[in-house]
Amino acid sequence: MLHSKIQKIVSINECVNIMSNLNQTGDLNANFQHIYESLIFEDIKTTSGNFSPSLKADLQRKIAAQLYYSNNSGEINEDPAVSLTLYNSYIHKYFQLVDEQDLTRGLDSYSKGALALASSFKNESKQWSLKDLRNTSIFQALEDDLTKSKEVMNNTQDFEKTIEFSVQLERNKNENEKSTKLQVTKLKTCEPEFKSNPTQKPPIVYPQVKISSLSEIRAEDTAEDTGFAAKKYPTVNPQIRFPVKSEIKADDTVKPNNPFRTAKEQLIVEQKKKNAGGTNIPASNAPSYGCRPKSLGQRRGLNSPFILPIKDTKSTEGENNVVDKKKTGNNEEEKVVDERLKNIEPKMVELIENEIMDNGSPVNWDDIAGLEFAKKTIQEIVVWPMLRPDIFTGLRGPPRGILLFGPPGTGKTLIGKCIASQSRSTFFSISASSLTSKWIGEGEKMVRALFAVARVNQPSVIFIDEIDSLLSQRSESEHESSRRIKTEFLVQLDGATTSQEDRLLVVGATNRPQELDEAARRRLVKRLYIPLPELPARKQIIHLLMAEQRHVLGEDEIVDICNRTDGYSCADMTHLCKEAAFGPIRSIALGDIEHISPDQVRPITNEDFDAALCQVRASVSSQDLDLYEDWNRRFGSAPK
Ligand SMILES: Nc1ncnc2c1ncn2[C@@H]1O[C@H](COP(=O)(O)OP(=O)(O)OP(=O)(O)O)[C@@H](O)[C@H]1O
Ligand SMILES: [Mg+2]
Repeated sequence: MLHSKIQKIVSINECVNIMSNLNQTGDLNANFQHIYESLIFEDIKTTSGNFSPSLKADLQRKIAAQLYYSNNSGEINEDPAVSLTLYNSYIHKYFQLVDEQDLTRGLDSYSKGALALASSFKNESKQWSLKDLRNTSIFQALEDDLTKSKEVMNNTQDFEKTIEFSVQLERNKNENEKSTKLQVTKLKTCEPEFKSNPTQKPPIVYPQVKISSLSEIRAEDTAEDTGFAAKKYPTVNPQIRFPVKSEIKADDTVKPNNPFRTAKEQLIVEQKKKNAGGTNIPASNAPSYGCRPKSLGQRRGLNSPFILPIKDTKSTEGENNVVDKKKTGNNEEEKVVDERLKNIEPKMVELIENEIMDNGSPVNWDDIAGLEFAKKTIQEIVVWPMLRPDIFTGLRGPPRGILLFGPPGTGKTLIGKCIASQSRSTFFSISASSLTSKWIGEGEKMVRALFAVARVNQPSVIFIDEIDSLLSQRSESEHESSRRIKTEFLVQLDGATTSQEDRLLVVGATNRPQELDEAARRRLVKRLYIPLPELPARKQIIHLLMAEQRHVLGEDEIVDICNRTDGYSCADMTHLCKEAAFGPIRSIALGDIEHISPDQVRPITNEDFDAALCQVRASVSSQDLDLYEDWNRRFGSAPK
């Protein structure tokens, strides 16, 4: 009667049937009585449909865990086969919920929640072991549960309550049918009460979790291997060892018309579906990571020899080169990899090679007005050593780093362009953003790649404009990735990884020298002040720019303009000349501009400069200038 009643109320499944039968025959001991209680209780909840799939899965898992625990700790005194059936039934239900694809009914084994336990190992191809899982927070939480549960069980008072509770049930069992029926009804309301003491609450029983039963343990793992089960449960009977998840074969669990699939099976099905749809690219046809685009060859630097699109392996096959031969079908593909680039990602090498400056109009030293000292020093450091490396050795060895600093618009970048076209070296023009933004979080690898590629293509000049943004002072608050970039840069700059023979020069330019990290400052040995242009330099700029234009400016007028432009930077001077050059255009009537020939445009006059001077002002303030001069006095390489 009890059996049929329970079935009617909660549509109970096979395992609860077995449990109720055991209960009737008095074969359940005290703790198992409690499990039985919770089984019915949980079953009511799970079948009622009011609970989320994750909660249901959690409950199933807890029940299975409790069964496993009770069985292993010798608390069940009935036939082990019965426990095994129960355990299997619950673990099956649990996996069913986890693997269910319909998200309204199950968790879907690919969902975040289901994979939470393994999430920290998702990138590891090796089989997960219990040892790995122990470190996860979920595992620790479960272990805490187990400890609490043990504490409750060891607490005599609580334990007695549990027994009292069980006794109560025993008595019910021997009483008439009505009493038993009443008890089941009360369980349904989730508030079991006790006839003897209605105010007494049932003891708190935490889920008793035996972790090893639910974790992914390799089939060959024994209790001794994991050291867990054997230590805590010395009474484990090897005859009734429950199968762990990895041991449950698909054939054992999948019955015909049963929608249940294990995660592995599900994955295979998904894979097959994808293949059938033709959406996936076969691995052999997939574009390989870091493969390079075809090139028609290039020229690095103005005077450097043309580089063939396919490397001549006979001439380049030196001791540094490793020839990597790959057979692809009938074509034999030869790939030459420099040993120094072996550990660098090909994609990064490609990106860096794209930064090699080999275009733009060439700049001559004569195009740079003034700055005689800086120009001479750079020629000494950059150009001559590149031309005669045999003379510039030892003490005469060129410095590895130079810094060009000064107010904005004074020609620092222009000097960089001039070095690019005048020195016969591979010129890398790198901005801080190209080192950081393209490979977020991989900046230091980019720095390493940069120096490696530069070393391979030496003699090389690495020009870093606005170097302050890359090597600003390190602070506590800065981001970890930018700190790593800086450190890597400093290491590379220091030459710790470069040999004395390497012909590698780093040229940094900044208009904020005071923001540079002191370690970077030390490594940029030559610090050249690029000041505002003096009168002769300003004159030179006007001459340079006016040379291409028709003008009627006399020498006195040019000097007069120069006198009136004290404090102007070279960029301001260029701007001024451009503004003045627009004077003749502005004087043309609006309707004539379409038809007028270039010869009919009047020449630039002094009045145009007068008008332009009203428009263009000096962009550098005297306070800023004081800062540069002060920094130059303290750290600059210019003669005092
Ligand atoms: N010494 C110079 N001789 C001739 N023209 C110059 C000189 N310096 C600068 N100019 C002109 O000013 C423009 C800007 O100069 P440049 O970009 O080199 O300045 P910068 O010092 O790098 O400034 P910033 O610190 O703002 O980057 C150049 O394109 C050029 O036309
Ligand atoms: Mg610049």
